[in-house]
Amino acid sequence: MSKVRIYTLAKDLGVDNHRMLAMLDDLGVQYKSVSSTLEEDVVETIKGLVAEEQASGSGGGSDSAPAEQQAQTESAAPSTPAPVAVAERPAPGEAPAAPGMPTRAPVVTIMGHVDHGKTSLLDYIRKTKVAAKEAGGITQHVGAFEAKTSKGKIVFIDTPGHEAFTTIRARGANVADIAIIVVAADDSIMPQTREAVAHAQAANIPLIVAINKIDLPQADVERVKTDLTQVNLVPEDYGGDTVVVPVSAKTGEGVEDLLEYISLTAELEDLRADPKGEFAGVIIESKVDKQAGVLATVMVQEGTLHVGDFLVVGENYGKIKAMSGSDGERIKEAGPSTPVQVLGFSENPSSGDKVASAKNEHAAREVIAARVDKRREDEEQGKRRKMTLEEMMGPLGEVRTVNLILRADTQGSLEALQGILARKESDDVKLNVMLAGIGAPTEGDVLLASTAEATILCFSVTPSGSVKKVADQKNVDLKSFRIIYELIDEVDRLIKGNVEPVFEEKYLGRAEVRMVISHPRSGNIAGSYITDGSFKRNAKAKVTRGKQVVYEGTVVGLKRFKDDVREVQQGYECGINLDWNDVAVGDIIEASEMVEVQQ
Ligand SMILES: Nc1nc2c(ncn2[C@@H]2O[C@H](COP(=O)(O)OP(=O)(O)OP(=O)(O)O)[C@@H](O)[C@H]2O)c(=O)[nH]1
Repeated sequence: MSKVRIYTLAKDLGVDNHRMLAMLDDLGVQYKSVSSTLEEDVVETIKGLVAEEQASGSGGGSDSAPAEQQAQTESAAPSTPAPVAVAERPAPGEAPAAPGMPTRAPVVTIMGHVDHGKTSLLDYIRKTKVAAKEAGGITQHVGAFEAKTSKGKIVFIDTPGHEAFTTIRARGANVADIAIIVVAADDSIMPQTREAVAHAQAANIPLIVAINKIDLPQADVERVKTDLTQVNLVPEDYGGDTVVVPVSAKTGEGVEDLLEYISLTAELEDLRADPKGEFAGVIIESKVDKQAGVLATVMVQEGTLHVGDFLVVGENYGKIKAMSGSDGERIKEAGPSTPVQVLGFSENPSSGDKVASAKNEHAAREVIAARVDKRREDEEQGKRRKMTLEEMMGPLGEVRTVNLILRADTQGSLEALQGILARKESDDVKLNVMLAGIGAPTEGDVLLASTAEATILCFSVTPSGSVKKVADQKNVDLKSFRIIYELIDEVDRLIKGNVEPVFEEKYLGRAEVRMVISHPRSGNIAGSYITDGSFKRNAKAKVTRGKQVVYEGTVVGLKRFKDDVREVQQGYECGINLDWNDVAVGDIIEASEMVEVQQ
């Protein structure tokens, strides 16, 4: 008998996957995930245990989540009273699921390198898994669609790519539960594959790798699996815990397996939401239709949405005049994990905006008034308040993580940088390189940095003007370096506590102007005698005439006889060239420099 996968055994025995994993834990069997394989003797032991349980009539039977999920999502949402107030709830996944709450369908996003087949895969699933529309229904792009599989409903976000995904996250909403990373079997890991993996990891959601285009003669699935280890994704058959599914978006091969793995992952994630709870949702996308007005796609995350409900988004509200499912059919209500197109907003909301509901117009206006007050108060406080040390450094005694995104011109420089950074970690500070990519930083990097409070450090690559602008708008630190040690100094500063370096002025020396020499190119040079300390080129200079300071500037040049020098000590004569032409005999020049204060 060959080895058996855990979920296959669970299915054959009619046992829930969670229950199966608990049994394996009790037996002390090691496994990576529900798709790990089991030895024959373990399979026999489990079969014996299940038979005993069934004979004694104790639990362990199937309480199949997908069936429950199907029931919950396919039947019309339960009739609930209209939501009574607005409360900003944590997004699903942020709060622990209450036991007994119904399961909900997973929301999946597809990311990967350009042309690796994200859109084709979505198209294939849409074509084969979206139930035929009723007469009159119009299929249209609304930003998400529901696929019906033998394991229950799966919701796909229809706009592929990590930028779309992180744009939503950057607004504080988590909408996807699982990420599919598409890698073309003929191309393997590419720059945007790395980015996509970094984005999924930053969101802390499980990812499944779909190796696409396996129908091509040049497809090399094994090479992709080996290359995945470069991004720290070790496939299960290489001893890791990354689920990898070979597929073809062209022939459909493997797509059924992919859907099955999505359902399995969802089951293990134990995704739950209360259709009777307070409504919470997120805007997936919105557009203005010339005739209908604003059409917004809302993903219901908690509670149930009804036609006639008042919705509040940011500082705007609207009343739902009509609602349709992702297949274009008119619906009256929608429960958790349902994407719905809503007509009734007066302003165009943005992707990622959180949506709440209110029982009537008056309540909606009150909520908005409270939000406006809160925003003003925050703005005021932001102006007044200075960060405490604890806010900058994190609670004392805890390991602090410094999130970094590295961008460099070559793989060699990236590796050199990572090597140096690895040696900088200490017991108190962990350096987390979320993404190390070749080439200039992208807007996607800035979004990722803004959601993860990361600093983007560039070595020998220059960000474009538009990327710099987005970084400014989002308050993301984006710094470029040409000298590796300057970049390392910046990392040292971040390790010390994310504080900007503090400089203080240090006195260097004093000189007396004894003659003024006119120079054809440099202008008037102060022939001086250093009475105290020393003078350095590029030092700050303060010129005093009598009791009055007549000029403050820089020592742009220093000469001893005809030679340019860097420094002149006390007791010597020299020519001091200032960035000022009006120096006079008798003036006293004081030199100083800015030095970084060690904090
Ligand atoms: N042979 C083969 N071709 C595929 C497969 N999947 C996608 N393609 C082709 O690969 C090309 C790119 O596919 P897309 O689906 O547009 O790729 P994408 O990742 O969505 O690309 P962007 O949207 O540009 O990022 C198209 O010409 C597809 O027809 C596949 O499984 N097999």
